[in-house]
Formats: sequence, C-alpha cells, structure tokens
Amino acid sequence: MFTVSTSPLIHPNIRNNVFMPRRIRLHTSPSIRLSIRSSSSSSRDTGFTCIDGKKEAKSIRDEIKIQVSRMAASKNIVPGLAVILVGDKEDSASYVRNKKKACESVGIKSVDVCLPEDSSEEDVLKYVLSFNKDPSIHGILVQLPLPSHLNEANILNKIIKEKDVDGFHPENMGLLVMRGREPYFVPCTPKGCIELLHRYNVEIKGKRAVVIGRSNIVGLPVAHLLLNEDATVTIIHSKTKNPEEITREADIIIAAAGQPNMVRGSWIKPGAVVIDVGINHIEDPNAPRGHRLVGDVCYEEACKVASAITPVPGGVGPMTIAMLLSNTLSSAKKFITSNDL
Ligand SMILES: NC(=O)C1=CN([C@@H]2O[C@H](COP(=O)(O)OP(=O)(O)OC[C@H]3O[C@@H](n4cnc5c(N)ncnc54)[C@H](OP(=O)(O)O)[C@@H]3O)[C@@H](O)[C@H]2O)C=CC1
Ligand SMILES: Nc1nc(=O)c2c([nH]1)NC[C@@H]1CN(c3ccc(C(=O)N[C@@H](CCC(=O)O)C(=O)O)cc3)C=[N+]21
Repeated sequence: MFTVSTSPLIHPNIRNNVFMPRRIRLHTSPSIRLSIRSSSSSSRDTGFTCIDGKKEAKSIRDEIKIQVSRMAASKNIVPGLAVILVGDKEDSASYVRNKKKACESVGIKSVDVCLPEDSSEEDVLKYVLSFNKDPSIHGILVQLPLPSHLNEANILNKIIKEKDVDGFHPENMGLLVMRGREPYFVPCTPKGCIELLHRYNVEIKGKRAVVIGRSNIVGLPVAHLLLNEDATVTIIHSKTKNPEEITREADIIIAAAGQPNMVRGSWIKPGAVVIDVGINHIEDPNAPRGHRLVGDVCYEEACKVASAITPVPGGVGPMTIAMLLSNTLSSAKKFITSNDL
C-alpha cells in the first residue's frame, strides 16, 4: 500500500537531470491518497483515479512553450527536432504528424524527412549524418520500426549522443543502467511513465514494481528507471510462466507487451497503480473507422481493483510526445551552455 503525502507534489527522490528539468516541474495535479483509495482526481465515488496523461502533457507543453520563447528572445535560438520516417506505415505516419503538431504548439522547429520504404541504409544515414552536423537541429529521431531490410542498430548508433533525444544510443542506454551515471537523454516513453507516477505522487521507493515487456524502447529502460528510484523490480516477458502470479504481488504495474487487454482485473493487487503503455488497434465494427485503440490492460476490470490507472488513449501516449519536446529543449539548452564555454 502507498503512504500518503499531500504536499509537496515534487517527489523527494527526483534526480534533476534524469527526469524533467526542475523549472518544468510546475504541475498542480492532485495529491492522491492511493493507500486508502478515497480522494480522487476523477469524479467516481470509489476513490479510483484515472491518471490523466493528456492533461499533464498539456501542462508540460505550456511550460516548454514559455521556455522556448524565452530562449528565442534571449539567445536567438529555436530548438530544432529532425524526424526521419522510412516507409508509409499508417500508425508511424500518424505519430510523426502528432509530434509535428506538438512541436508547432510550443515553438520548436520540426523538420521531417519521409523516405520511401525501399530506401537503403546509406539513404537513411545520409540524413542522420547531415542532421548530426546541422547546428539548427538539437534532436534527431528515427521512427521505429524501420523496414526489415534496414539494420536498426547500425542506424541508431550513428546519431550523435548529444542529439539522441530518443535515448536509444547504446552509450545513453549504458549510462542509464549504470549506477551513479546519467545518460544525456532518457527514452521518452519510460520517462513519461515515471513522470506520471511523480505527478500523481505515487511513492516508488521500496515498492514492488512489475514491468511487462523488455524491449529497448520501453520495458528495459522503464525497469531501470524504477530501479533507480529504489523500487524492487521484476520483469515479465513472453517466456515468463504464470505472469498473473507475479503481477498480483505488484504495487506498481507497467504494462508494455503490445497484447490487447492482457492484464485482467484478477492480475492486479487491490490498490495497485497501473501504467498502461500498450497501444493496440483492435477491430470494432461500432467504432468510427472500424477499429479502436486499447491498451495492454483490460481497463473496465482494472479500474474496479487498481487505485489508479492510465487510460488508452490519453495516458502514456501524450506524455511520450511531451517528453520528446522536453528532451529537445534540454538539448538546445546544453548546446547554448557548451557554446558559452
Ligand atoms: N504509449 C506510448 O507512447 C508507446 C506505446 N508503445 C506500445 O507499447 C507496447 C510495447 O511496445 P514495444 O516495447 O515497442 O514492443 P515490443 O514488441 O518490442 O516488445 C514487447 C515486449 O513484450 C513482451 N511480450 C509480448 N507478449 C507477451 C506476453 N504474452 N506475455 C509477456 N510478455 C510479452 C515481449 O517479450 P519477449 O522479449 O520475450 O519477446 C517483449 O519484451 C506496444 O503496444 C506499443 O505500441 C510503444 C512505445 C510508445
Ligand atoms: N524512434 C521512435 N521513438 C518513439 O518514441 C516511438 C517510435 N519510434 N515508434 C513508435 C512508438 C509509439 N509511440 C507513440 C507515441 C505517442 C502515442 C500517442 O500519442 N498516442 C495517443 C493516441 C494517438 C491516436 O489516437 O492514434 C494516446 O495514447 O492518447 C502513441 C505511440 C512512440 N514510439
């Protein structure tokens, strides 16, 4: 069960450079008594809290917008993000569109390169190397997954770590998992998950956390972030036997398996906090376009057992984009500092 703290909302364990820069932490989310499931940011009587990622992401964007305009006024520098998309997968294209819109909303310059599906590694690398050198670009993102003929590692390794706002470069990942070291950038989705826990005042230290999934993008880095926050962490993957027995022990569950509705109500300890990272399109003849988005957690069941849960959509997804903007802004700040030296 979680201990209660009403104020301050800023978590005492936060490590400045790893999560949001302190000045961006101006949030005013409700402090929740997760342990007794009584007070709530939602209107339900049960004490259940729907963790509003959309709202938190908006407040982060508002703060970033202020900082971007100050940077433009005082230093004449506009943070720049380059996104490379190879192929025409609809969900990738839609993510890139959302990100572009978010950049525009805060005044970050966004440069998109859309390459055909049959592009060679050299075609992609040409852009990566050119953005590496471009002083107006502070962050580079290569949209994943890449078409199967391309070697993802070869391409991601070529993004210089100072512009690796996705945090996927092996050096950044290495620094993330080493004790006492800090990466240049923390991957956006994991960072967004932890940021939501902080913003809703969920205590992590000493709690049992279970992460479902061990991918480089989500599962593995989020497990290390939880460990850095002194949680006791267990990772479940596709070969794990009886996962529900493990999740039932968890105070915090982070589900990132890409399996629609995998986590049932019966998998969750009463009062646990559940972060649902999954983005799954399922067919639904009643939905406007014949399909709808669901997470990895069966929300209808989970909300009867958990004390708090992120919805899909409107949970982790918008936070991922907000963290990308935050990483891009920090990169531009570091660029200014290094040029001032
Ligand atoms: N909201 C957001 O901002 C984001 C959402 N996503 C979503 O999160 C989900 C995960 O993404 P990603 O990490 O990239 O996916 P991957 O497919 O790369 O990894 C999935 C992980 O889940 C594990 N897994 C798969 N099936 C099961 C199962 N039945 N039981 C236990 N573990 C299982 C896999 O295990 P193994 O290693 O053994 O194969 C693997 O480690 C997807 O739905 C994706 O769309 C992703 C990024 C951002
Ligand atoms: N290099 C790279 N970096 C990534 O961070 C990355 C990636 N590749 N490839 C794909 C995944 C997926 N991902 C999402 C981001 C936001 C939403 C998002 O905003 N979702 C909205 C819903 C959007 C909709 O309605 O389709 C929500 O959950 O509310 C979803 C998914 C980032 N990824």
